[in-house]
Amino acid sequence: MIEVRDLVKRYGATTAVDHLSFTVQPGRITGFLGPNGAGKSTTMRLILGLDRPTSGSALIEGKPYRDLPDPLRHVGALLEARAVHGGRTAFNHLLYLAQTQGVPKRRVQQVLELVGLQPVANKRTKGFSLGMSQRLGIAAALLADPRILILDEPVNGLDPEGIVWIRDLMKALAAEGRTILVSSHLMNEMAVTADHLVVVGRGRLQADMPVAQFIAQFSGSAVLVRSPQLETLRAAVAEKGWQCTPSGQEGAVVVTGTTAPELGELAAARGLVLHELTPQRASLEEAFMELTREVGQFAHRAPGQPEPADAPVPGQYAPPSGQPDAGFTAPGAPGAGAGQPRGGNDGGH
Ligand SMILES: Nc1ncnc2c1ncn2[C@@H]1O[C@H](COP(=O)(O)OP(=O)(O)OP(=O)(O)O)[C@@H](O)[C@H]1O
Repeated sequence: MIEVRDLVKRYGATTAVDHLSFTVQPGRITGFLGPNGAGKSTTMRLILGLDRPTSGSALIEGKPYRDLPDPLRHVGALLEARAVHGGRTAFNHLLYLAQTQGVPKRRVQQVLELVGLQPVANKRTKGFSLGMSQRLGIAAALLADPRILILDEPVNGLDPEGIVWIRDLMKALAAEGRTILVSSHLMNEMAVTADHLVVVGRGRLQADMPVAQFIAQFSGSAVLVRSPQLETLRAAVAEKGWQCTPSGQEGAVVVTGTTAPELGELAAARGLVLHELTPQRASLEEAFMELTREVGQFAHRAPGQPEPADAPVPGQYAPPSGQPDAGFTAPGAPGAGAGQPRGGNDGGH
């Protein structure tokens, strides 16, 4: 278990983490969500003892990271996938890590197989795409078979197949009872990956709840409905006080303020024929943006401090820095060819 208690981190006038408290339970995937600059990476670094908190604490199995005996056997982390020695081969990079952690050499082969990098095991990592580097970073995180995994934007740079692969891998690891904290700025991706969500904005906690509850609370209030009796349906919807907005499709409107079951029941009660009734999941991403927009995109500055000149518009996402490695398919990778993402895949945008 990871426990973050009243955690604060200030960098000069910038408050990156602002009295943040949450716990990460074993046996499930906890998605750590927030727009760029929300404080996710800083929180992860604080949990991993790579930075000192201004105040508050971050505990792993009840202890600060630095007090854990043999910490790498407890916690595996992927922070900066590119932070590897480019002159080393993938195998040698992992072997070096294994030797420093007292991990047997055969485990290097095992994790290379697990992440599907065996065919390029003897290639220098400087030629690796971002997606291959992510796989190598995940292999390194898994090397000492830790019970806790902390992954910062692991889908960054992965192609759709790679995204499905990492999703399946995380689910399998959580099913083994491991504790998994995975950050993302993509709501739709987390909605299909995580069991539980911790949402931050400007370093502050915005939501801490099961994904199903988040979806029920923040989406589903819009429904696309298609009917050959659209005008009669519109009138019935107006009577209920729900709103009709154009759908951009002929014969269909988007109704807000209700759910698909309620709207279906209304149509049935009035004897109206429906050809389609679809909850609008896109509103989940919008709800997330709205939730985080309220507090702005940036860590807050002291009064009078200007925003950085190159800052993106608050409430909008800056795209992740990595490019999808469309060309790389890991032969034999677990989950390879497992089909299409189960909806909500943003492909890294
Ligand atoms: N070492 C540092 N020195 C100064 N400011 C920092 C430092 N690290 C982070 N920050 C600031 O703290 C805030 C939170 O950054 P952080 O990287 O933790 O956010 P994030 O949610 O991980 O964003 P992203 O998705 O872009 O990685 C940002 O305003 C960032 O500029």
